[in-house]
Amino acid sequence: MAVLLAAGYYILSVAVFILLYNASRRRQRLPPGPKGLPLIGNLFDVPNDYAWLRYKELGQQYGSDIVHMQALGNHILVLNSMKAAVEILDKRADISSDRQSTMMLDELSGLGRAWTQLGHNDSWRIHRRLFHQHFRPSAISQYHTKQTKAIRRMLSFLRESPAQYMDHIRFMAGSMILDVVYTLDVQPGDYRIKLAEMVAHVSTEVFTAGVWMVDMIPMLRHLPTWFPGAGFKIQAAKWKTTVDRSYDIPYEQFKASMHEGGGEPCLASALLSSAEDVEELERMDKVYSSLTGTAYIAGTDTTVSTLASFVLAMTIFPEAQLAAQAEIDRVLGGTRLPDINDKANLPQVTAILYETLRWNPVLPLALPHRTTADTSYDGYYIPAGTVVLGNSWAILQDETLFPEPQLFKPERYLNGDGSLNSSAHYPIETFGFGRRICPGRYFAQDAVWLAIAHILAVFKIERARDGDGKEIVPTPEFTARIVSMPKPFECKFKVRSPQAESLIESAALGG
Ligand code: HEM
Repeated sequence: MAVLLAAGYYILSVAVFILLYNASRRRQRLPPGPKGLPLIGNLFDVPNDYAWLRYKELGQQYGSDIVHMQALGNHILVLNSMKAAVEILDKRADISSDRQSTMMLDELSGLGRAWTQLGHNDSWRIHRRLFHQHFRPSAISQYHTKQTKAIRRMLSFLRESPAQYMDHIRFMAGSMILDVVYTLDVQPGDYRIKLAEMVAHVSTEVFTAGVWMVDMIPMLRHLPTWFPGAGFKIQAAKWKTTVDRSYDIPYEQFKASMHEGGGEPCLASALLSSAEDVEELERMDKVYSSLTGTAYIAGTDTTVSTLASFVLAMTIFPEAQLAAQAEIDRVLGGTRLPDINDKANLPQVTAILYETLRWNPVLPLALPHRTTADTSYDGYYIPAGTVVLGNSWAILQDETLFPEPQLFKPERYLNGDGSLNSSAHYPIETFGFGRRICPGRYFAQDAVWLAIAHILAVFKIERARDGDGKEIVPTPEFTARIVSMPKPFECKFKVRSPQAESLIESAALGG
């Protein structure tokens, strides 16, 4: 009886605390948003699927470019305009660059090994600084040879089995990063590629489940695995094993090869050889393994999804493809494959890259930031601890910035004479915001540019035909959760000419 009374008293105190807390907050003018229920707030209003669309609608409904919700005492703020994103995430980056830590994501599933999850603290600064040293604009030219090699190998795969184009793009992106990070020359089906794909699957599973009970009541992590309802612990332990293997196996293999006198130039060798002595090496081991493993995890799916959007756009909007191919033929004369030095002479390809980044941002809500101090915007109060979502999708679909935003129009980025229009708004929001903006973006842009230029130089991407021979125009449909990938669609990769055929042949022979 005494236990029951104590429990009742405890629940009552928590309820009173939350009510008082909510009442005190109500006195502050919070940004507009749906009215929540007592105690749980907007728990049932927080959208899971296509959240970026719903948040834009809510903004329109409340006539505001920012939308606020509160779930179980946690504040969530969505920024639907470039103005709000610049104001809060760029100009006030000193207080809006933290991350929200959660039990399932950061601890139980092992995904917290990615330094993307670190709070805005000294450990994050060390990771970011080291990563930047190897991926800043002046450093990435060292990767062009490896990027080009992976892309040229993909051309033969695309010619041999065009219907499996997504597998080839996926293998290209994965093998490119494994080569850049650990100098691994992998073949399709390599278990290290598989491991990384499994980690992408783990992230999807963790996010697709929505809110985990253990994130609301962290004490649940102490439940024994046999306890009813503790099945999440068994699942999380399996995920953690996969995540740990994906970080540890290639990294430990690389370290072993270095001891044996190998260890060719790559990110891992640059990091490991920068340590001054054995002590520093030991101290920095976790940092190096997070930097190498995270490069793989953060860089593969994002590149794959961007290229899938490019293929989808080429299938739906053939004019953009024709214009770029005319330019490529004029510059290369059909006698060689493109390389990164052709960039300045191929503005149409660059415009297709920009429009791809804009048309379907891979992470439509970037990654959540978190505020570390109270602030305000347009007279609205934003408390410390608010999770801030920059709605990249809403910004890049803003018709005042990009007329007819749902159409794929590379000419937005071009002048009348075909040169790049430097005053057009570059879709930087695809790479996120403020201090947390993607540090792999220069590398990623060159990889995607090279892939687009190569594919368009030798292939025509055509629409598939139905049983009556009529062209099938795919509907642009994208997956609904954190990484927005085009849903499977049909298209055809046709080699453009006999010259293109021999360019693919000679690329396969390393030419
Ligand atoms: C087209 C490809 C890519 C896109 C669209 C993309 C997009 C993003 C976005 C939206 C964020 C979150 C930014 C924020 O929190 O505001 C991010 C973070 C990050 N990206 Fe990328 N990314 C791409 C490729 C890459 C590549 C190739 C790498 C590594 C080589 C990489 C490494 C990272 C890392 C380490 C972070 C975390 C930064 C931090 O938390 O400080 N990304 N990326």
